[in-house]
Amino acid sequence: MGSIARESNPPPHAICIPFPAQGHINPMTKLAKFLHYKGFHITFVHTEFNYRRLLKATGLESSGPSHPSFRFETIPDGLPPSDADATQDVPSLCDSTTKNCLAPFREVVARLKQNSDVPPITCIISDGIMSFTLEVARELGIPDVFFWTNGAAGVMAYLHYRKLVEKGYTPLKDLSYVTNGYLDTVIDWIPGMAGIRLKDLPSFIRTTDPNDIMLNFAMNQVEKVHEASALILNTFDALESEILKQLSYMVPSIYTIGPLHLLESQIQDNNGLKNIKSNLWKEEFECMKWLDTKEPNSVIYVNFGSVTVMSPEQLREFAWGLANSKRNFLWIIRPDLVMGESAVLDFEFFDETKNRGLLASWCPQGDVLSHKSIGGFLTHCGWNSMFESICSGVPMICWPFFAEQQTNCWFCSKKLGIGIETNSNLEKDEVEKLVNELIVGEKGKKMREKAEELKKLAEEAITEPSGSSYSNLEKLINNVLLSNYAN
Ligand SMILES: O=c1ccn([C@@H]2O[C@H](COP(=O)(O)OP(=O)(O)O[C@H]3O[C@H](CO)[C@@H](O)[C@H](O)[C@H]3O)[C@@H](O)[C@H]2O)c(=O)[nH]1
Repeated sequence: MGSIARESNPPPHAICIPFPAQGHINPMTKLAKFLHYKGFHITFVHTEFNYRRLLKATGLESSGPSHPSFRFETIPDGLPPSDADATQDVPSLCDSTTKNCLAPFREVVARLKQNSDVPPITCIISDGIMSFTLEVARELGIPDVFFWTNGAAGVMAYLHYRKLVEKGYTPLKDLSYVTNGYLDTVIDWIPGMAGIRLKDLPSFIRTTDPNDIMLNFAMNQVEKVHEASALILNTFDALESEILKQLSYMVPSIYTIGPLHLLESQIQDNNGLKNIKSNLWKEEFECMKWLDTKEPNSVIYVNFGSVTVMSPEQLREFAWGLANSKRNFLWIIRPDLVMGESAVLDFEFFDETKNRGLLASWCPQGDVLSHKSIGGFLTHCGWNSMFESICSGVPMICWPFFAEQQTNCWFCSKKLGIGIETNSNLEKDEVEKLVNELIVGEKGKKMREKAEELKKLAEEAITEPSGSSYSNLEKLINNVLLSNYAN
């Protein structure tokens, strides 16, 4: 795999701007690194809050990551200043980025235009929920490509939010509708998603407030995709073929380019990007050595991503479910995972699980999931986690928290058959049963075989030159990102 040959200098210049949260920054960074590898000059725009955390997590506080053709810029997120080392409140962030980020983004672009040290800007790659960038792209007369960091199922579901409102499914009449069986209603008119129930749709429909920030934010942002030059998804054709086919009737210019994390690993070492990282917490690598000591497929990996929070009671149910399962487990407990207090577990729990349980606060998840000792993943169903698991051939216990994680859970359990659906109030006996079913049960074995097949398809998708994602990336670069380059 090599750089696209260019006849002229200077190189094309892409501005990449993710939504300021871990699950968005990760895939955008991987894409940016790949484009850099292909010869692009990259300006990567973080919020000030996240950039500070990134430098702290990577130990680069004093120097910053430096690469002459992969540079960082920062903008304020519009929220009150904070030194917290924690995920920001999602509704506040969505509201604030929409209202406050256009002006500072425009200033960054104006500065870049005046800087003779950087090449002229060729294109913008913006998170799909940072659609204010469209205005700047129009002013510059360049393409603005949206990267939605959900799977196709999630995007398809959001694209039907307005219809759900118009048909009166949401807002709910009152909160009893969350528990009275109403959410079991099957919605039979979302293309490619036969059998989906209201409870499988992104969780923001579970509101009684017509002005709910997240309901309106999701509904309004997703429709902006029709104004973008193209839509990028971190998935691959064979995984979501039915939904992607239907999606292509609604959004004509879609480029499926995943799995980006596998593509990133193909980039040769010598392009000097080793300091360009995306983790907002410090990774703890010790767990890899611990995994080396465990039998193949014997460990359940438990991680709830970067946004999920739970009550101390829920934490204890998971803890005792894992302890009572008698299986090996690696459990990542983020410092801000538990609501209102730091995580507290009983002495008896540690006593019961010593030698077979390891706790850490953040790990190199890609490496963990591809370790041969991992037999299953108890996940909150964030798209990155789920996709990384699929691509590593690891079956899942699905405990969705919010957003389109409910849809991902449905897709994984009902469509792919490699996940076990659970309810939100999981108790310890159920956790124990599910862990055993997944790690040593017949069901787990069958799901692992299916997941292995998907892993192979994922690898094929990024194989040069004919893999679907690989060739889509080439097309994306040539037909869209460079469409303004020669002018
Ligand atoms: O110890 C850890 C935990 C997580 N990760 C990485 O962090 C990312 C987490 O992303 P994801 O699994 O998608 O979860 P969230 O952080 O919850 O992601 C948000 O963004 C996703 C992409 O839009 C959505 O699918 C989710 O619903 C939304 O909550 C993944 O790349 C993980 O590999 C690590 O590297 N180490």
